[in-house]
Parts: sequence; C-alpha cells; structure tokens
Amino acid sequence: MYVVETHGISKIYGCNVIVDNLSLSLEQGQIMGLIGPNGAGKTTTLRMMMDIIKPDSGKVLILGEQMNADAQNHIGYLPEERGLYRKQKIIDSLVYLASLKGMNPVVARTRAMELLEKVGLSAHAEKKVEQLSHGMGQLVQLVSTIIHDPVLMIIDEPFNGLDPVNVQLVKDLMLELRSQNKSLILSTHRMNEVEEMCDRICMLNKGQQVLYGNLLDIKNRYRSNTLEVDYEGEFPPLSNVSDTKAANGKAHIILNGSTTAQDVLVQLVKSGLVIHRFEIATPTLNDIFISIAGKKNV
Ligand SMILES: Nc1ncnc2c1ncn2[C@@H]1O[C@H](COP(=O)(O)OP(=O)(O)OP(=O)(O)O)[C@@H](O)[C@H]1O
Repeated sequence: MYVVETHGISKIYGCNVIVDNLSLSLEQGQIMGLIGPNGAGKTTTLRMMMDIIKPDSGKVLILGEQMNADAQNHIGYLPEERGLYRKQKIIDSLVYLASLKGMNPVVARTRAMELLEKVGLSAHAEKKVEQLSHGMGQLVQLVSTIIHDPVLMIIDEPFNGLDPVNVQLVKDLMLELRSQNKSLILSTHRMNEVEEMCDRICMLNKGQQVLYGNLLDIKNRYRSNTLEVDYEGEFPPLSNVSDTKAANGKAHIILNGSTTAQDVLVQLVKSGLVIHRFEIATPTLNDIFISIAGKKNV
C-alpha cells in the first residue's frame, strides 16, 4: 500500500491552472523531493494532500483512504508559514502539539526531551519560544512535526533559516527516520539541497509535472547532457547548448537535445582553448530542470 497517492489532482484559481492533473505515489521507507521553482505549485499540492484545500478534480489517498482524523494523526506536516505560541515554554508547546495528535502527555514529554537532545536544544527546553533564534525555532518546529512518530512527514522548505551545521543535522535526522521505514515528502525550490537524500523526485514547473520517478534512473537518463571542462585561457561562446557557466578555469555545460559532447569538443578545440579535462558529468537536479525548462532556476 502506498503511504500517499494523488490521482490526477488539479487546482485552478481564477483562470490559472496552479496544479495540472498531478499523479504521484510514495511507498513506506522512501523520501520524495517535490521540487520546482518559486510558484510551481508545490505548496498548493501539499495543501491538497493535507486536505487543507480541495482539488478541483482528482483525488488524494493517504494510507489507502481519503483523509480522515486517524490518517491525520499518522502524518506530520510542517507548513511553509510556521508558528508556535511565542509566550509558551518550548517543552510545553511540544507536549501540547503532541497531545493534539493523540499522544499521552507523559510519553510526549519524554519523547520531546529526546528529540530536543538530538537537535542540540535540550538546554533550552524551559525557555519561551520567543527567546529562540530563527534557526532554533525551525528546529523546534521540526521536532513538533515528528514527535508523535508519524508514518509520513510532509515538510515544506525543510532547510529554511538553518545554517550548514543544522542542515546536516536535519538531513541526518531525516535519513534516520527513513531507516525506521518512515516516509518523507520534502518540498523545495532549492532543488540541489535535497537531491542526495531523495529516492524519488516529482519536479513541477508552472503546475505541470515535468519529471517524475526514481532519482537514479532520472540521473542516468540525463547523464550525457552535462559536461565539465577544466581549461586555460578565454572560454569561448558555444553554440547549440542550453547553458554554459565558465569561471576560474572550470566550465559546466548543459547540452541541448541535438548537440553531442563531440560537437562541443570540436568547438572548443577550434577556439584554441587549452583543455586539461573534458568529462561527461552526472547532472544536478538544477541542470536537469534547466535542460527541461530551458531557463535558469531562481
Ligand atoms: N489562494 C490562492 N489564490 C490565488 N492564487 C494562488 C493561491 N495560492 C497560490 N496561488 C498561486 O499559485 C501559484 C503556485 O503557488 P504555490 O505556493 O503552490 O507555489 P510553490 O511552488 O510552493 O512556490 P514557492 O517555492 O515560492 O513556495 C502561485 O502563482 C501563487 O500565486
């Protein structure tokens, strides 16, 4: 059984199709990256999954059923616009939120302290939320999302406001959850931020699903589209490629559908450039997005 499935869901606001006929599914023990540029329709998709807004067509199934109170208790949802009661103590806030999900307050307190320890905030448990820095607040929000041991966690922009150390800490925590057979959906416009963690990808652009499936399969499919060159001299303009970035002796080139690596090599040799390395590289998700959408990500 899938943890979450959407079957052809669409959302229209006014004359704008915000999400267009989107189908996806996720199994237990997998992480899915819901990725795409700003305004692609990711948050709208998550809100439909969570039954906060209704799709205009199509349906969502959570654990094989339409959303209901029991299913809600098995999900941890961290929305983009977050909020905790600023005047409340962190530990009290966490216990309260866990009790809303049906958790025994004594068990919730123990679990809250364990998780606060894990994210390095146990010494702050008795502080008020308003006394935390922005990044610390984000970590507490994350704890509140996973405290009731949900089977599915849906997290909008998981790394917003976190420094690199805490990004790594949160990534490790998420991978640990996956190893416990939990499922996660991570939504972000910073596509490369989640790519090393994801088993599956759903890439949206202007409400359309432009890429979907197993991440390794996708990367292999696009492998021959990206070149890396180490060079000396002035990097020449290239014709018939989707994108070129060249600086400090290193160039990153994304081919378009009809140009081959050999075509580019010929152009470079003809230009007289000194080439130290010429390699077909594994593309990043951002590269793949550029080669699909034909423009730069924001
Ligand atoms: N309630 C609404 N009424 C009208 N338009 C809306 C509404 N909610 C979202 N939109 C529009 O839908 C589009 C997609 O928004 P959404 O928040 O789903 O994008 P997103 O992919 O999550 O973007 P971001 O990465 O910037 O958070 C945007 O153009 C937004 O303005």
